[in-house]
Amino acid sequence: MRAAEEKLFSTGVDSFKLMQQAGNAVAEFVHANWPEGRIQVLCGPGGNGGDGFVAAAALAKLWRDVDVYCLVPAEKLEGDSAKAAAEWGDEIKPLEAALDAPHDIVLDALFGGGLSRPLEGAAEKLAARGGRVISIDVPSGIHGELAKPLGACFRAEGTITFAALRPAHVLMPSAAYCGGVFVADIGVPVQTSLLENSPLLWGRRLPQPGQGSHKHARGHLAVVSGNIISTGAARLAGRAGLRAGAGLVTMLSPPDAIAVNASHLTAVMLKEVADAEQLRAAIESASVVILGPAAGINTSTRENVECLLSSNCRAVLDADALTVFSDDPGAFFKQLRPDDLITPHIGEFNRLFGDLLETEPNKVEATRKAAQLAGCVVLLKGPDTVIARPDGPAIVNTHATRWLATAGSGDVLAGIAGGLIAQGVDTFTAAAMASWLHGEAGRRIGAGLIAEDLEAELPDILSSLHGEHL
Ligand SMILES: NC(=O)C1=CN([C@@H]2O[C@H](COP(=O)(O)OP(=O)(O)OC[C@H]3O[C@@H](n4cnc5c(N)ncnc54)[C@H](OP(=O)(O)O)[C@@H]3O)[C@@H](O)[C@H]2O)[C@@H](O)CC1
Ligand SMILES: Nc1ncnc2c1ncn2[C@@H]1O[C@H](COP(=O)(O)OP(=O)(O)O)[C@@H](O)[C@H]1O
Ligand SMILES: [K+]
Repeated sequence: MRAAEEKLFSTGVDSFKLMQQAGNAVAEFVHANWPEGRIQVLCGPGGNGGDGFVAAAALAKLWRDVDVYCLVPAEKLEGDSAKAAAEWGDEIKPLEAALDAPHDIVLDALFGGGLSRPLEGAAEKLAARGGRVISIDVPSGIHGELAKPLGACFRAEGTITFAALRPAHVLMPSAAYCGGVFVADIGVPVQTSLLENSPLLWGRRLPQPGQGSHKHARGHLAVVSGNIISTGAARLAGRAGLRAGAGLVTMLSPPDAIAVNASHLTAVMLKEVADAEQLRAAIESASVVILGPAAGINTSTRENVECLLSSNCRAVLDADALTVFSDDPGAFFKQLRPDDLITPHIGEFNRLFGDLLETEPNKVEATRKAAQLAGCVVLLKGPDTVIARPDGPAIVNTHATRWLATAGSGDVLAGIAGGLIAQGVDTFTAAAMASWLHGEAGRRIGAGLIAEDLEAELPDILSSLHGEHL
């Protein structure tokens, strides 16, 4: 957002006008969603405070009961913020006075994108006070780019930001402090490459069979099974792939696990595959292959991945298929193609990409960089799942639940993604669809969730999405 603003200012756009638009949008947001109560507006020394003064003036015009406090004396304010304080034109009390003053709602306009150090003094005490807070841009105390609090931090019921979402609004831990986030258009022509996952992004592209369709027209997904004692993960993925709509799913099983798989599979077909050579022949009729869940960290998994990446099938690689390349990620990256998907959790991510999560400012940037390095779509799992394409666009999925933190849940996610890719959905979109569907399934189940439960939620979820978009 900063870059877009700077570009705009250099072409002569009036920055005070932008602040007025921002402050007025804040007043509308507050009045519409918190229509009653006495409002304490806490202003900082910079642009965030400026938005606060404009909002206070606009709220007063709406007959709202408003008290304004500022971290610095009004005469110390400069530039647009000084003009905004003049627009308020009424009493500005010192920030400390807010601590004991009667109020119902707090409008937090202390710091936004310019926070440079932890809150201290009255600001720190106000952050710790709690209560009903609405924040402008980000809750004060959150570092916008690092997407985390620097120390004490306001916890908002709602946050209004401008032009586009930023990582702090969707990544953990900062997202948990933002409450509901509203993005106001203030005329800054932002071409954002960060989106929050929602069916609004892809609902109309969710695949469904036409009236005259048949199973072969709905895509063929293959899943590679682990050995005799590690077959469950691949079955979770395979069944989820069928639920997601793939017309055919074939389990490719090592000889020692054939009997186990055969005794557990019904609609999913089964084929014996002893080595990479046989894998090549077995995946000829498939359009996408899932490889990695409980595959084993051994040379045979590595050979299978290399075989898959030299075939015409798209690859969804998870778990062991990633870990087998820990000693030489570069060799792996050379083989990956833009339409392949890798789905690491943080541990697997670190094994492939080293300290990117520490060196990049936040998880979105780290995942973007990873996608660029790997040359494929990367889905980094967690409470906030980030999906990035090698050319930059990123989607963050916050639609999930902590009950998904259970063994095998990631295998189901890979299965849903594979099932969607098999039906012709592009990999990046399929990854976004899959993480939302997976999150929704988890939310519907909640406490007591085990990975086996997830796929059974999909028919209802998919039906309601199709119903909405028919
Ligand atoms: N640009 C535009 O036109 C638009 C911008 N918009 C709005 O402007 C906001 C960005 O404004 P901004 O850049 O002035 O930063 P902001 O967060 O207000 O504060 C920086 C000031 O705080 C100070 N400071 C920092 N940390 C501190 C601490 N812990 N304790 C004490 N002081 C501390 C810091 O001092 P310094 O670090 O320099 O010592 C500096 O003086 C943005 O979030 C949005 O709300 C909208 O109106 C849309 C149009
Ligand atoms: N606290 C959490 N909140 C929301 N989703 C979570 C949380 N913890 C894990 N998940 C999700 O659960 C899945 C776990 O996947 P993974 O770690 O690969 O498990 P497994 O390897 O056992 O299948 C991922 O999709 C992840 O995003
Ligand atoms: K703020």
